[in-house]
Amino acid sequence: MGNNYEINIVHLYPDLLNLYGDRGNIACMEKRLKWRGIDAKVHMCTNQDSSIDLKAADIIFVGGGSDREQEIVCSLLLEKKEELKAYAENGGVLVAVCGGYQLLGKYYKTANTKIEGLGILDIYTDAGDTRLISNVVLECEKFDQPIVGFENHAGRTYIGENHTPLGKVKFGNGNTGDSGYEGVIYKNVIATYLHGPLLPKNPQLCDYILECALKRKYDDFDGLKPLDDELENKANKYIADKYVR
Ligand SMILES: NC(=O)CC[C@H](N)C(=O)O
Repeated sequence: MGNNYEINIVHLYPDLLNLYGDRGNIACMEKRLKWRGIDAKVHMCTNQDSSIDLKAADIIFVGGGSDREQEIVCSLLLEKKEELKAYAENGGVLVAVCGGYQLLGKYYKTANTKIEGLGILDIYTDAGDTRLISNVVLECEKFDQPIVGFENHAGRTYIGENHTPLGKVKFGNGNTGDSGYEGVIYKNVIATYLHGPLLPKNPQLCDYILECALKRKYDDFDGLKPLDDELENKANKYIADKYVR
């Protein structure tokens, strides 16, 4: 199954935004590539790094966190605002969970302050007076399996008309608690409130993200081969052993 495909995954600020084991999303993407003979290189960009090298990025991931950590990360990412916007506009694959999701918009208003966003998505997040905490089940027409995870956020995220929600809420709260929708897909940006970690729980969504990156990077890429059942079960056990404590 060997091939010379290689995917570079940039994990932004896992030292600050890694709520509820969101780093498990990186392990899942890495493994699901390697199990198909595709090399995955993970570059972690932490608060100690003086600069972020996005040029080689095929997938960028940013996880969730508390308001305080979000403020720190946003001030760091605003230095790269134009480059990140150009990356997303040019079809770069960007996966953002919860706090990371909120930072992609115009602003994130917390109970105490207003954090300027990266302006990558036509969304904004207002502070809620309660936290939206629930298991979540979404219906997404891209997949025949529901998308599942859990949410814990005070922010209420409002999305612009030219953005497609990730899914219709069948159980849980979603973007605002009453819109009936959750998350956003815009070009190859997939943003959601769902922790879990998200991708090990939703292998079809993970493979969709990997295919977006591979198709964008390699003209001759003709799709990911499905994993056999044994490997799919092994994938679930690997994540459970490594990340579910
Ligand atoms: N789970 C998170 O990442 C939380 C995001 C943000 N701090 C909020 O409360 O809405």
